[in-house]
Amino acid sequence: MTHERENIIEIKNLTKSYGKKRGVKAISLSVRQGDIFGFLGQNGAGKSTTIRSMLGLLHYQEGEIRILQMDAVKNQNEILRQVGYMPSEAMFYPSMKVKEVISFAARARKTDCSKEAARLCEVLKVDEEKKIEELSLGNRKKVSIVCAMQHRPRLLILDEPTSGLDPLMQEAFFELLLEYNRQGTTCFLSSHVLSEVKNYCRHAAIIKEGAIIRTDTVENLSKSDARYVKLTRGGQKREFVYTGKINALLHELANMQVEDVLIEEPSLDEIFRHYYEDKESGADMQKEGQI
Ligand SMILES: Nc1ncnc2c1ncn2[C@@H]1O[C@H](COP(=O)(O)OP(=O)(O)OP(=O)(O)O)[C@@H](O)[C@H]1O
Repeated sequence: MTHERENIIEIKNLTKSYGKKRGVKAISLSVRQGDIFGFLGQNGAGKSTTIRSMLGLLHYQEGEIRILQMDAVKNQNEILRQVGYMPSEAMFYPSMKVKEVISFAARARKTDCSKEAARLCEVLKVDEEKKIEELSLGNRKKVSIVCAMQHRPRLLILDEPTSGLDPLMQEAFFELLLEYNRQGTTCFLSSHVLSEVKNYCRHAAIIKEGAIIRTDTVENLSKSDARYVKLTRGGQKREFVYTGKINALLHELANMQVEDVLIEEPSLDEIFRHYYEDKESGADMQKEGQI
């Protein structure tokens, strides 16, 4: 008998607007136990709105959200106790010491996490004796990571965890994330940085203007029928992504005076840009008969 891995996150038809302003509309997604799931979107796409709804921190108009098999609204306290959550902006009382903030967060979980907290502070080079107001934005983010991870949660929900961290700290953060994941923690992280989703996530959803436009494995998202074409014609070099039938492309090229041509698979960056491209302004996207 095969055991289907359970859904640790289940969102059905989430709609949240801020008065007349769009937040998110009819968002549905699910995340399986043990996954590292990337939630990818540009600024203002609706990532934080979705995440804050998942944790019952926002009142949403429509939809149903289940986290760890619990209802996000009815069981908010229990969910917040079990989940490791890192908000996009690390807000703490400025006059508190780092160690006070960390132990305050641990007490809210009713767990002694002092050993793990000390290890995390060492790995992330967090000075526990400093006051929050003395810390840079990046160092405040690191405190926020310790608060989210110290109780070794079953589920980590991280809103743009790496923004503001230097590259070495980003690497240290992802090493910790992978380590927890190997021990069974499911990870959900939002990002507008494609490379980190590509490098560390197994599944991803792309959100644009409040709606999910694709959800798939990162491997499948990277596959595309589109081709990246580099062309030299009349001494002029051109590069574009071609989205038509490959036979039609070859036919068009055969009828041209072409000095050189290279046709290859586009990178995930180019595919991502393609999803975000305004169709009318897609100057470097070419279809059949347009070369
Ligand atoms: N409190 C609010 N009042 C009014 N509109 C809001 C509020 N919070 C978010 N919005 C709007 O909802 C939309 C989604 O915002 P959200 O913060 O969820 O995006 P995001 O993907 O997290 O962006 P970023 O990467 O910039 O953090 C945006 O158009 C934003 O202006």
